[in-house]
Amino acid sequence: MSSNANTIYYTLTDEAPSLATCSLLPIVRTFTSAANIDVKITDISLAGRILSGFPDYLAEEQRVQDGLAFLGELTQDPDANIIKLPNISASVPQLKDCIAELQGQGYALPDYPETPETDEEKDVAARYSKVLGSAVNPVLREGNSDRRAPGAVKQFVKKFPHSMGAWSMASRSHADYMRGGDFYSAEQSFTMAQAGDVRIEFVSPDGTVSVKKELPLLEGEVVDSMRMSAKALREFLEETMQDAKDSGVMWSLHVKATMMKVSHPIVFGHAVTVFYKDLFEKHAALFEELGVNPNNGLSSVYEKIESLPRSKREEIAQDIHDCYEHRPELAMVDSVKGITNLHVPSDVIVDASMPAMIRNGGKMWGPDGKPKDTKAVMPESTYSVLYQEMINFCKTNGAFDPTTCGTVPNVGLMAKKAEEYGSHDKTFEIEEEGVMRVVDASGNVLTQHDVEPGDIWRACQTKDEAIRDWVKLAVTRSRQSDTPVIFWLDRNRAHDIELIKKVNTYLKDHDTDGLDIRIMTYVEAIRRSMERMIRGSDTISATGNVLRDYLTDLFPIMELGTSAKMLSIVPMLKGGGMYETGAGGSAPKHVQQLQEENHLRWDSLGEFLALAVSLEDMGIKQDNQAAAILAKTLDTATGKLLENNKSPSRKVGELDNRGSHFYLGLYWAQAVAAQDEDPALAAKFAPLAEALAGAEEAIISELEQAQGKPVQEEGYGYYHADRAAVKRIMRASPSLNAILADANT
Ligand SMILES: NC(=O)C1=CN([C@@H]2O[C@H](COP(=O)(O)OP(=O)(O)OC[C@H]3O[C@@H](n4cnc5c(N)ncnc54)[C@H](OP(=O)(O)O)[C@@H]3O)[C@@H](O)[C@H]2O)C=CC1
Ligand SMILES: O=C(O)CCC(=O)C(=O)O
Ligand SMILES: [Mg+2]
Repeated sequence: MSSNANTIYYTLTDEAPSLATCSLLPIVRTFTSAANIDVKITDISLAGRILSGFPDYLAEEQRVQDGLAFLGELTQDPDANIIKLPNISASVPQLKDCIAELQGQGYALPDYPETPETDEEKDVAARYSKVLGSAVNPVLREGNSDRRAPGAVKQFVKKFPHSMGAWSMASRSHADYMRGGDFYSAEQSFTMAQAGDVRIEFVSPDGTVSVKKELPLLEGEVVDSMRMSAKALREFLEETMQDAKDSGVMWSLHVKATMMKVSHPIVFGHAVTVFYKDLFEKHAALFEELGVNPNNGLSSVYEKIESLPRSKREEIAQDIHDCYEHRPELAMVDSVKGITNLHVPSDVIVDASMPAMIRNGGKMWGPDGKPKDTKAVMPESTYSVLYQEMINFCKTNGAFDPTTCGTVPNVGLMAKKAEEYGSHDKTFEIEEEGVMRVVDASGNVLTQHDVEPGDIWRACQTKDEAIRDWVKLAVTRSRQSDTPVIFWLDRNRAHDIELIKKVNTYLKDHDTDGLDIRIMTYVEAIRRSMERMIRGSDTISATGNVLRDYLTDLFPIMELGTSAKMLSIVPMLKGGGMYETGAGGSAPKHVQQLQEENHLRWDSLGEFLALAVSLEDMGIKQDNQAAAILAKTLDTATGKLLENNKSPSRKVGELDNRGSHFYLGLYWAQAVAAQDEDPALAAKFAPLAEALAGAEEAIISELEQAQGKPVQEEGYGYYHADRAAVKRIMRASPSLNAILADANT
């Protein structure tokens, strides 16, 4: 047994989840201490990750532990028990904001070097690049993904369905994607027959070979390489803008610049320079001199022109305005503040943005604040086709009905930095014409692509061990839940052809008797899943990493209104467990509402569900009977919370996150007090149950009174908030605090 055996590592992240943690953890610890379980906080927030990367720039007392490195090591311990809340996967503008906030708090961090030249700048850039984008999940997810909607949650939705926007046959919304020149059309893939090294090389027209990267590969590892043509991409973007303008629909771009942190910001940058073509052409020399980077969105123009004289700034603002004259309307992130879809690359993230649009009857918000039909541009066709399929389905069948529809849980391949997760250091924006190729140690060419300047070339790796475990997890889930499983694999896609061979081989390792297991293309798979879903039947989707991400927002948002209500488990390859909370993100909009009206609508259901499985696992692995009881009673409490509709409301003045936590604590204490498996434990919690029930009115009233005014806490930072200030905000009921303090003495 390792020293971690009785510890749950609970992550401190960012934005709404970190606020919620401040209110929830004191309640949780009141319970776990009774089972001798220590709940330890590990800081993996964006600010924490930045600070831990620069100890040499900070005073002794400002230095912080590298929480991510610590947890990364912990994933290799069979006793690992981690509760992972969503964290910010930062775009460059977010990273810069966070650095500025920390500098303002007295941390002498270096500025983010956009074009590093000196050795020192290169070192700083390398350290910041470790924090950029999806930098946490690939490190911690040392296992594949199991995400589903528990029965109690589906029951809740049947009783309290969320609203769904109506779909009309006449809707003009659609997905648009490249018909050639994209990654899909150029993908090549191979499987290593035995372990060995390969090289990624660039060959220039005169035959000079430069090695871009050397990769040591394991036996059975699948390697893909692919190219997106910049020319084809720009032509495609131009066409979509023309088409949207001519047909009078709004234009929107949906990429995942955070998870695909190297390739998608480049795609985003092309969209910015095509949309604002006249602006970028007219001011090319000036923008170059100022260091405007379109990959960071139009916000980069606004940021860099700040140093210019007013007349020049006004001229540029007018030029931006003129661009709108002959372009389609742009979907807005905030129409009141004039923030468009092209402002920063992290505001519209495809996994959440496309489902939100489909749930909303295919509409996004226009510059006038009104919902409108939109052309949803997702250049890479590999995955975009499934959104078009769902849009067509909704046009024909109407919106999904949450009270009758089935569910589509997901088993996703992501362990060992599978697929796009591991692609960042193997993604290149091509500088000159030539050939990109992958060669083995004997010089055999395994894949090759002709490339032109600006093209994006990338390679992905997927380890055999991860694929084998994924197949096992899919079969296990199918058996345990008696649900058919579809492997979403496209027999026309190079990477998937390699995977299909492996799936067929590894399925033979398992007893699949009586199970319904199919392999289908994405379009076939989504159609079958949706047809079954509207008839109330469930279908497991077993998918690769990107589809995992996309589908675990897409289906939950239709079925449950939000992916926050999902149970999300990562059974680690080494035997430990990570329990993620929901499948959604860190909800920046919720923080804005808290700041403006002191109401936090974050739903911690994901945390409740994760904690229950974490405790259940602790009960089994460590033979901790009290933990097992806490797990069961927590499930009972969560069920009751859903039954009584004590989830946070969206409206100020009504129950919010803090009030919802109180009810969880009350119901949990009552459930522990009511069980008879462990009378001593029941007796221990009876007084707490009584005290909480007795103080219900006072606590709810105190929490209600805290709401309604803007939060004006001294030291309240966005990325690096003073924990004492957060505590004053999030623990706003003196009565509840007193009862918890009493229970813990
Ligand atoms: N696992 C992880 O660590 C993940 C991190 N992220 C990161 O989160 C950030 C924001 O991403 P974004 O794409 O805007 O997605 P979010 O999921 O944060 O936000 C989309 C919307 O989903 C709803 N939502 C999400 N979680 C909850 C919850 N617990 N309770 C109630 N509603 C919820 C909210 O809708 P409404 O406004 O209607 O209330 C919210 O505005 C980014 O930095 C992203 O990289 C994203 C996904 C996963
Ligand atoms: O790692 C990220 O950036 C986001 C991950 C995500 O959205 C998910 O796993 O659903
Ligand atoms: Mg996601």
